[in-house]
Amino acid sequence: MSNPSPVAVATPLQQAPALRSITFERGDLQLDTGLLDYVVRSDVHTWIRRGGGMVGFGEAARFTTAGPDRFSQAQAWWREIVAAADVVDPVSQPGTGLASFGSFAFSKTSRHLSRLIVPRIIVGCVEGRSWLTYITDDGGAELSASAAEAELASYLDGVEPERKPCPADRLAPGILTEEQWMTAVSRGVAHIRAGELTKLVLARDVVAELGSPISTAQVLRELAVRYSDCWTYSVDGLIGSTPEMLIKVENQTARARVLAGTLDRSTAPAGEAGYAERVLAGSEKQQHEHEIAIDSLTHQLEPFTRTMTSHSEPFVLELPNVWHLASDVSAELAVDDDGNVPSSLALVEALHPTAAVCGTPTTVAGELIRELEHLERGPYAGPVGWMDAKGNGEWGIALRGAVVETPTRVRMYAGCGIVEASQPVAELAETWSKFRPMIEALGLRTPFRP
Ligand SMILES: C=C(O[C@H]1C=CC=C(C(=O)O)[C@@H]1O)C(=O)O
Repeated sequence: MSNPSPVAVATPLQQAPALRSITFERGDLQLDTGLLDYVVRSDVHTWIRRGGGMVGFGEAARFTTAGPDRFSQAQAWWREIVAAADVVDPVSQPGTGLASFGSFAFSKTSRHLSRLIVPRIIVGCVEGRSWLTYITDDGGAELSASAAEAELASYLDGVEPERKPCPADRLAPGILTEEQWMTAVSRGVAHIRAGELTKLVLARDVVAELGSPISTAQVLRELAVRYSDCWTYSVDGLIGSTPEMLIKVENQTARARVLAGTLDRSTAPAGEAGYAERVLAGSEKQQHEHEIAIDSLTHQLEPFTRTMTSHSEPFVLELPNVWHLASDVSAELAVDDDGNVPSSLALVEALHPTAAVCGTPTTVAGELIRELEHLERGPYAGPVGWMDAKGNGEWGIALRGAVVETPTRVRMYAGCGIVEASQPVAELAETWSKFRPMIEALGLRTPFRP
């Protein structure tokens, strides 16, 4: 498996190979396991929610880049790939035909390589109906259902063994100690009080040092089962299960799920009805944090839309580890003079970074993140997802995840929206609640927090 953090240098546009692809309808998948039956190896690419989504194997083409133009360069490359491709897609629905998985660095100054990867095989599934896409750069390859099934079978051979927790497994501090990170939060609050910005998202890392090699596939399956309402992603060693949808484009409709405002479930009193409503939805501080995030998304999306709707009040989203204040946004995209709507990646470029992962105003928050975090976020909090040849796609924000740096070293990331009323100790505890999905999926225990 290649790791996602090689040193990045902005690359000239890499040559787009001429690809051929064919897509076949397939039978219904197992209702209870869905695509999880295909998550059997570490180098699998995934985008899974409630058993559906897409799983990719192998690599037919790859584009990597870094810097402020990473999104537009990736779009230009994808356009070339699509223009040169010979695509047979009788199924013709979002995700079928030629498609790529992608992950982008959070920051325009990051050395981390953003990437689009076109797999050789994609198994997709929406509402139980599945398809198989076979992609090749071999002009002479036989593009038949049996050749596609044989190619898929070759990837399903040699299932990765499961890993058991071992005594040597441990959690090590990241770049900053807890105390240093809380000092950074206090400094952030001081900048907010001074009126330089209204919201700042500060993140930190912790490292899982494993006594035996990770089974990435096992971790992904655990995340996908436990966090079935989230989107479980895996792209080149970036793994996790995000509850936040930056943008989903399906033909002319765009949707987003904006989150901001968090309440830990592990410290909630047992059986108190209405606790999350009272403590989370009833909190002025959390509502303020959420309002900033939803305003930033709708403001950036609005120029691309004909109509847009969102809840007038956020709802409480319940996940196994936390409750969030959440707002779903739905928009009809504006059609240009040629009859086209913007691609999902064009919208990603316009929307990223939202106030849910950066702050408001964006530029001030971005500078403070660099100054206070001391963290190379890499792909954490960047867009992760997939896109098809028509520009449909789903791009989540890479949260509640980790980078597999080596088979025994996994770096996890978590951040918090800081507003004027934020308290460093509470924010630190919140980061632990956000690390928990990964920590538990790795078979480790979250350190005790008061
Ligand atoms: C930055 C993260 O979460 C964001 C998304 C939802 C709620 C958030 C919050 O309440 O602070 C954060 O804005 C993270 O999980 O690392």
